[in-house]
Amino acid sequence: MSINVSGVTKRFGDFVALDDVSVDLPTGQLTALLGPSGGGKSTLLRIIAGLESADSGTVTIEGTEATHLPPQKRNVGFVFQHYAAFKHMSVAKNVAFGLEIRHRSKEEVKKRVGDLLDLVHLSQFADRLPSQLSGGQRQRMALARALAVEPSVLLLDEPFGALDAKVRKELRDWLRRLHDEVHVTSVFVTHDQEEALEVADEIVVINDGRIEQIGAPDDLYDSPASDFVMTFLGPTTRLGGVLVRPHDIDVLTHTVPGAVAGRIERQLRVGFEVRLTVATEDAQQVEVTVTRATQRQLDLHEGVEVWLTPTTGVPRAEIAAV
Ligand SMILES: Nc1ncnc2c1ncn2[C@@H]1O[C@H](COP(=O)(O)OP(=O)(O)OP(=O)(O)O)[C@@H](O)[C@H]1O
Repeated sequence: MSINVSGVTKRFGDFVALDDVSVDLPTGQLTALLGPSGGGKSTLLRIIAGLESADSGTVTIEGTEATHLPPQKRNVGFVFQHYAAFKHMSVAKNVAFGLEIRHRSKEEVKKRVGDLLDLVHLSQFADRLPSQLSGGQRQRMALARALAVEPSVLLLDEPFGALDAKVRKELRDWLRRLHDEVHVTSVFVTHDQEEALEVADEIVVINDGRIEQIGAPDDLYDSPASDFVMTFLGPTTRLGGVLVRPHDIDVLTHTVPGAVAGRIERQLRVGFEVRLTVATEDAQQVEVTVTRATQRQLDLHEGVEVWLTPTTGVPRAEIAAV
């Protein structure tokens, strides 16, 4: 195990930010810490980094007991949402910084910086100042700088959080590819479930200072351990007594045993899908997502009577009676 966190508790005054958290992160893996705002993701990352100390519990990095080691002795690289670059230094100098303060030879620094700038596709910007880069390019520079000193662990706190949706998406793909190339054990914090599902090998879902579930993206999506995980990983809707995903509902134009009858109240086309709001006989509004092909085939539109059943074998959670 590259990173082992065992029984970590962290309080800020009376507030418990992390409550007896234990997690093992294998070497070479890209792990997402995912959860809602205030759940404790950054606190856990900062404890792994040594930027915050735990009240109890231990952190081991690559077999070394690191609980009381300062950040600079942990051999970790960081990338934050707002990257503090040296403004007066070129991109190449920024990347070289960590190597130069470690007194590496000029040739070694030159070669390594060249390789890293190639890796993050910034070679043509080596002589620019950070202010002359776009937000996405600046985060790539931050990654190159963090990787320069060959950390055993790379920690990223919402690295793409400040960027617009399109650039975020590009950088996600890029981070995944970069990780496939360099295989450094990486942990990144995100509150964006799509980002976690798309990029991570494994996701740790954190809420209210506790781990809700740990698993591969598909496992979490297909077999959520709780209503919380199910709801957090994607939209859900209430159909009869169960919680299901809107695209996991079969829409029929005739009744079958167990189906819930309703009438389409509203339909909204969003790109390739059609979102239906169905008012059911038990006075619920059920959100259903169908493809345009299904909509056309069944001639679904406002006012049409339909019958709904959860698709066989899809994740669902029973809703407790109140
Ligand atoms: N230095 C601090 N002093 C007091 N409370 C803190 C401190 N740092 C964090 N907290 C509290 O601990 C809780 C967890 O914070 P943390 O930053 O870990 O959450 P998060 O899951 O990363 O959320 P976000 O996505 O909003 O960054 C929050 O309620 C926060 O207000």
